[in-house]
Amino acid sequence: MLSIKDLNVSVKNNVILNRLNLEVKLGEVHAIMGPNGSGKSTLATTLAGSEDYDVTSGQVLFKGCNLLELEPEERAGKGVFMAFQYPLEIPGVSNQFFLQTAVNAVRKYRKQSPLDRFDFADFINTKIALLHIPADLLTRSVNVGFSGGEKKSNDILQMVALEPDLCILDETDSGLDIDALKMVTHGVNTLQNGERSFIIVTHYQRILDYIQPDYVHVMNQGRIVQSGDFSLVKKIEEQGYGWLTK
Ligand SMILES: Nc1ncnc2c1ncn2[C@@H]1O[C@H](COP(=O)(O)OP(=O)(O)OP(=O)(O)O)[C@@H](O)[C@H]1O
Repeated sequence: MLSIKDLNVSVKNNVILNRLNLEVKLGEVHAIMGPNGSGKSTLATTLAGSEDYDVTSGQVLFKGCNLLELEPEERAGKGVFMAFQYPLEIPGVSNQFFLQTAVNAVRKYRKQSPLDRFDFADFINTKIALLHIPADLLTRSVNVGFSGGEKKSNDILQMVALEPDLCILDETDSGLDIDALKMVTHGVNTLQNGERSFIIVTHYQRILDYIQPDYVHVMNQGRIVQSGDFSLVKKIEEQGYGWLTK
């Protein structure tokens, strides 16, 4: 599904990702941990197609395609989704309109007919009910005035509505109370059907208590320095990163 080989990424000539390698197969959940500044968000946003980062060398194949050649919207159309560490506010654009536009853009890539206003309302209301999200978030401008937890919930609503093949969550669990965390993880788990894959960037074990990772990776200085199973999370919680970053 996703194959990253020797990926080098720079910002303003500073090397951030340094020969990073990662293989994610269909249906797998990969957790990515690592100290602050190790490059986790850079990896996530590079996969999503941010123009802030220069890919200087390496290869990223997604479902057999060269992902690096695609524009961000083409990546989304192909099934890549990223939930942001800091979800953006879009004043003046209603959340429902934004979601409908996003869903119909992806449906177009999938050669499905667009949902009209009424069909979309039915569709999104089933997702809202599934996630137990307050319906009034739909009528407000995208993320404007939303609490931190509501912004993250809104990202998960987008993800559940778009039904992507590769879901990348960049510290979606940060700043969530326990009920919001359960909502987020419930949203992720409703999408788990063996047909899509997940990359979960996190600092904490608690999200991984609800979403069982198949693999846990630790990044340091722009590359993966250790991979393992859930026991690696426990070791990090107990011992920190010092033993991996010396
Ligand atoms: N747009 C940018 N301009 C300049 N430097 C950047 C930019 N984006 C990332 N960096 C630098 O790249 C390094 C990695 O940042 P990144 O946000 O990927 O780390 P992270 O592992 O996600 O950190 P954290 O756990 O604190 O969120 C940092 O030193 C950061 O300052």
